Amino acid sequence: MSTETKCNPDLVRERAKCTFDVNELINLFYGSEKATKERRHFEDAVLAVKELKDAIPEEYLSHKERYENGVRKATILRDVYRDYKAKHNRDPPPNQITKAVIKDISPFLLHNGMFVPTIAGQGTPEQQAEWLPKAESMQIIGTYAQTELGHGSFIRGLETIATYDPKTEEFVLNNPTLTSFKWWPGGLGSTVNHCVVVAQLYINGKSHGIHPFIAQIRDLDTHKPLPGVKVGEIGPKMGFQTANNGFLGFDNFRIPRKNMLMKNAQVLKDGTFVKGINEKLTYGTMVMVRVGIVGDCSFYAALAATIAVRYSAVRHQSHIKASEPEAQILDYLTQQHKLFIAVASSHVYRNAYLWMEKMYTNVMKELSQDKQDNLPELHATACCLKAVCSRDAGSLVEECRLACGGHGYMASSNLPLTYGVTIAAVTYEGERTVLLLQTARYLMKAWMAALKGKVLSPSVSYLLNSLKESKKPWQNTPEGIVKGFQHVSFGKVKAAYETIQKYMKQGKDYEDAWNLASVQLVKASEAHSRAILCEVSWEAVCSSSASPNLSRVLQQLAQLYLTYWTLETSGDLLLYSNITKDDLIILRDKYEELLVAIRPNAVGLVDGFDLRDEILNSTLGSYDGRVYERLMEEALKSPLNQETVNSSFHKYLKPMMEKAKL
Ligand SMILES: CCCCC/C=C\C/C=C\C/C=C\C/C=C\C/C=C\C=C\C(=O)SCCNC(=O)CCNC(=O)[C@H](O)C(C)(C)COP(=O)(O)OP(=O)(O)OC[C@H]1O[C@@H](n2cnc3c(N)ncnc32)[C@H](O)[C@@H]1OP(=O)(O)O
Ligand SMILES: Cc1cc2nc3c(=O)[nH]c(=O)nc-3n(C[C@H](O)[C@H](O)[C@H](O)COP(=O)(O)OP(=O)(O)OC[C@H]3O[C@@H](n4cnc5c(N)ncnc54)[C@H](O)[C@@H]3O)c2cc1C
Repeated sequence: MSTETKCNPDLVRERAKCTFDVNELINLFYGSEKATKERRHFEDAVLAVKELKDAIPEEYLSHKERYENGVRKATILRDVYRDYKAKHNRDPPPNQITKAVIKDISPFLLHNGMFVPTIAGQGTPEQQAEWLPKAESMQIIGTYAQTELGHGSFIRGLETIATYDPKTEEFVLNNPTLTSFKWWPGGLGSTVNHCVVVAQLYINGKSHGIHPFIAQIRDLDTHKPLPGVKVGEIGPKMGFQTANNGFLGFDNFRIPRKNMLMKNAQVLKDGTFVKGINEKLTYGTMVMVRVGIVGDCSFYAALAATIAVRYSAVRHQSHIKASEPEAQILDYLTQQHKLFIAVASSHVYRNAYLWMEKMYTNVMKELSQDKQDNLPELHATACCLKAVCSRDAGSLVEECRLACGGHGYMASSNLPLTYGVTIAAVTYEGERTVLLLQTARYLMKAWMAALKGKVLSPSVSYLLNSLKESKKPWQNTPEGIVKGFQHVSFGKVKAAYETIQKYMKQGKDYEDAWNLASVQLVKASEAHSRAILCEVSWEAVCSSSASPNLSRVLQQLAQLYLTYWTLETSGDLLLYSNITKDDLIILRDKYEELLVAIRPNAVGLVDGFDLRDEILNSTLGSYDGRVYERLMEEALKSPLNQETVNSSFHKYLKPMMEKAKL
């Protein structure tokens, strides 16, 4: 109540207009009332720690200071996590409070996000028993060192070498060329003392492919690189400034045999290599993180949308009607077109993430019983959804930033940093095109199976249906639109397949034909992703337990997503489905109606993401809408405003002006 009274009056009015219960939305989005309570409780505990508050905005710190401050806060945050676990006997609930603390990316991201999961997923029970307790309690700090200067996408081409020496029962790690140096791993620069190193295994001169090894690279007391280790930081980037990405090279660096993570493949004492049941299981951590990235995309879209929608409710500029006061910019339909798709997409990604999480958990369970049948589907789906959601989320964040006009360009809006972080996911954990081509391999196989009338996995079974059924008349309903996207994917998969066949008939071998068809293959994967996103999100909304008031708004959002993409890809739909020009005109009108229908609930919808001011970290997006006051308060923190006259006046400006008089 007290917050409401201090609020910008536009936001108060917006909240009064909302037609659904915001708390119900929050609980639905995060799973339950209990989940909301626990998450908020944990966030409160973190924010109560005074030492986690920054004295001045991070942007004013040097690269080095920023990193050091990041490490300082990451260690305090780590204590809060540990204390919570000790008190409650469980991990803290899923939350985004790291964003409020570190602002950019934690130097421990790779420790928690990939080092620990790789030991858990790739280690034998003995290896897990040895490394996990130390890693989970932070007695050791690690990263995932796979990418090299010369190779990131094509990991079979990695050049780091692990040669087995049966005499000493050790592996000898070497980076024989500049291009073989590890390059990018987060935390490697100055933070970690261990890493999972992905290297080519050689035994008796024979290559056995790439495998993960644990290497201690720094002394635990002095933190100095161990002899034979060359390690450092790679320098400033577009974002990820506090992630502490680094480089690493080994020179005859020895690690014991037991340091090869051997859940999948083993090297016995005498140097016998025992192949795993599927060498691609070595790539398991990447699959898990790709699933997680879809969830991250939901968060970043929600964050940007919250900032831009609240700002647009507070900001007034120009007139819709000359006789009326200056309009809230949120009342311009063009603004709604820019912003509501970000709100809708956040829900779509969230539902897609929950759906993928289930698929992931099922496949992991099956793998533990040596069943691999559904691994290709998981890999293909995680690849394309990660690729499409990350690119779309990046574009949505940028659109939100642009929608805030000049103030969106201020660092204090937090939109530039958010864009840098979001867009990085297009590249890390598998570059977008490369991942879409992985999905395309799967789609081509599915297509060939469909042609033979075989049963297909659930996510591609629509290919078979589309092949069997003759195209039905277009229906301007959500279900009809979902079908339409499936027809587009069907059409593109078929066209890409036929293009490969065409080139092969012209005498090209399969690989060249593949390359010549690869633009189409990528588009087929994108269309497949869109079909999944539309189907999964529409089904989630239809089966949700929301009250009628909330359900109506969630259906509007899901329909907005479907209609937006129908209009964006109308050319494809005209080519591959039975949609007509008249249907498109009806949908264009429907889209505009949806924007108008969502408008009164816009602020309620972003309040429903429940991102507190500390997480938003934005002058434009805070709950109370004190936009102009905050912009001025933040500007006054500039070091240049801490003095009336800067020394550069006496050093440079005055002499220049005086010279000019002569
Ligand atoms: C419940 C789960 C969710 C929980 C979430 C929890 C945590 C995560 C949360 C949030 C995430 C956020 C942050 C996490 C932390 C870190 C992110 C920040 C930093 C980033 C780190 C990195 O970037 S690490 C490095 C990542 N690198 C890559 O991704 C490299 C990309 N390249 C590849 O993956 C491969 O080289 C390749 C797939 C492109 C090609 O591989 P290759 O061996 O050459 O394959 P082939 O072409 O010979 O064969 C392909 C066949 O192999 C099958 N296949 C390939 N990969 C897999 C796989 N992973 N699983 C199963 N099968 C695979 C493929 O299908 C082909 O099969 P066919 O031959 O039958 O067609
Ligand atoms: C912020 C950030 C954090 C990272 N953190 C880590 C980390 O912690 N650990 C780690 O090991 N790595 C990390 N990486 C590295 C990351 O995983 C790789 O950069 C990524 O996998 C892409 O590989 P690449 O850089 O080799 O791109 P490249 O493969 O060189 O891509 C360049 C271009 O070539 C194209 N291309 C490449 N291969 C093909 C192909 N087969 N067909 C068609 N086109 C192709 C791509 O589409 C792209 O357009 C990080 C990267 C970033 C940006």
